[in-house]
Amino acid sequence: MKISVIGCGYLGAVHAASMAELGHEVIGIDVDQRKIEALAAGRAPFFEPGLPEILLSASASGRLTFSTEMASAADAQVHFIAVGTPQRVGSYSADMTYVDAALESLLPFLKDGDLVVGKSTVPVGTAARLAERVQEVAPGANLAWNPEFLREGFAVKDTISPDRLVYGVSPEPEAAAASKAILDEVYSKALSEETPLVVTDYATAELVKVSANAFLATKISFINAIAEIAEVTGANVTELADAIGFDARIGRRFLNAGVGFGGGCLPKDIRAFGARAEELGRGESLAFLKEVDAINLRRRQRVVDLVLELLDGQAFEKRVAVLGLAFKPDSDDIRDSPALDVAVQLNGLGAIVSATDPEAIPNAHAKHPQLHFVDDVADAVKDAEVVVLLTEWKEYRSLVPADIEGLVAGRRIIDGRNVLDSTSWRAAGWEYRAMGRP
Ligand SMILES: NC(=O)C1=CN([C@@H]2O[C@H](COP(=O)(O)OP(=O)(O)OC[C@H]3O[C@@H](n4cnc5c(N)ncnc54)[C@H](O)[C@@H]3O)[C@@H](O)[C@H]2O)C=CC1
Ligand SMILES: O=C(O)[C@H]1O[C@H](OP(=O)(O)OP(=O)(O)OC[C@H]2O[C@@H](n3ccc(=O)[nH]c3=O)[C@H](O)[C@@H]2O)[C@H](O)[C@@H](O)[C@@H]1O
Repeated sequence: MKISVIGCGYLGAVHAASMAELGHEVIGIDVDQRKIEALAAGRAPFFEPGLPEILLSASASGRLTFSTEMASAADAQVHFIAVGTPQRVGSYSADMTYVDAALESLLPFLKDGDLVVGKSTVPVGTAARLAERVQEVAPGANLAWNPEFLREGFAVKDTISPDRLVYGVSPEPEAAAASKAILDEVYSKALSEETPLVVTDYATAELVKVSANAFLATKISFINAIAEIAEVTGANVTELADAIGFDARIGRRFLNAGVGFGGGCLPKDIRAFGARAEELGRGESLAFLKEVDAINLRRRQRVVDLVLELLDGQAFEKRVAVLGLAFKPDSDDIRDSPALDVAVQLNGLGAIVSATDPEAIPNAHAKHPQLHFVDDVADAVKDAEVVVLLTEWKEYRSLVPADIEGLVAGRRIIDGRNVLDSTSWRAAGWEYRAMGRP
């Protein structure tokens, strides 16, 4: 199929390359000239395992091209909208200006039989509103909503082999059938592998996406709330999570207590969902998401408090090593990153912060040039009074005291992701603190 992907960020670039890898002819479109230049040269503009390989192979096949011109979408029959929906400045609601602008610039190029497919995460009601615009300007075209569930770090695999597909289609039966037939062709490989498919209305498809993220955020904040109780009782939240996780109704995944969730999606999505509920007169239904958010943000403060505790209340002019800046491992994404937030707060308290990360330093430096970034763990921990592990990259998870004890000024470590072996650190004479476990 001929496909356009409008918006080539973390979601769109992977979607475009993956669709080409699956055999479709794809044009990726973005307003960001530098991003398009990099992609057109076969370079991934961000760190995502597996993306460089499929970008190169798809580009070499001739099936994947990139452009800043919306006119290049004119030949395609399916148009994925994958632009950002960030938190609006000064509000919790989603900023819809990019989605609206993308659709408006696409409308003049739509033909009979085309399908516009929303992928961005949007407030419920958006698809119906955009479908009306499509009907006004290009009545022979249709619109569907096809939310995306990929995780950064696993984005290529999640796109090529998703764990489920959701199509939100028009209430008009003929349009619904035409939209489903086109999407079935786009996703023929996944469907042939028995990927579960839910075909539903627009509102349900939109709500599936934000409900999934709200549930995941709630699960993390649930275990972090229990971590707070563990901290005042001496209990061990990791053992507790293992124990409750054996109950298949609960499950162990997403029960890792620590410095909390961040990224370009969970934080802004729970806020936008709450804001939309308020617009719909149902604010009380999602009021608990404010608590989910508050618990999450308290965990960042907890790490800062632990640093102060280990430094007898005074961070000023003390050297602190921060290991990890990305919001999670295997990503260079620093959007609402708990790790970066903690580094910034410590810097604000006058600590001399040396921060490192395997991939996220350029992004972190661009946003917070006031921080001091170093290339590796050895540089970061040199003369540090406290070492703080905040993103559980593989190389940080495997740290042992012998790796760094000759370098630091004080044997104090905070395990912000509960990934180190407390026994061996304590045995080597370190003051070890974790998040909700002794
Ligand atoms: N990042 C992720 O893992 C996932 C993101 N999502 C959702 O996908 C959407 C996009 O997210 P990201 O890719 O992370 O954002 P991003 O900020 O990395 O990418 C958005 C891209 O859209 C481009 N853009 C903005 N206006 C445009 C226009 N009028 N025409 C063409 N391009 C335009 C921007 O230049 C940027 O490259 C959001 O709604 C997000 O919630 C959904 C699932 C996973
Ligand atoms: O809508 C989106 O953009 C995506 O948001 C999340 O994916 P992602 O943000 O890539 O990362 P996750 O793996 O969900 O992690 C989110 C945050 O939660 C934290 N986390 C995760 C799991 C856990 O047990 N504890 C925990 O603190 C991570 O460190 C990270 O900061 C969802 O998992 C995806 O399904 C969804 O498509």
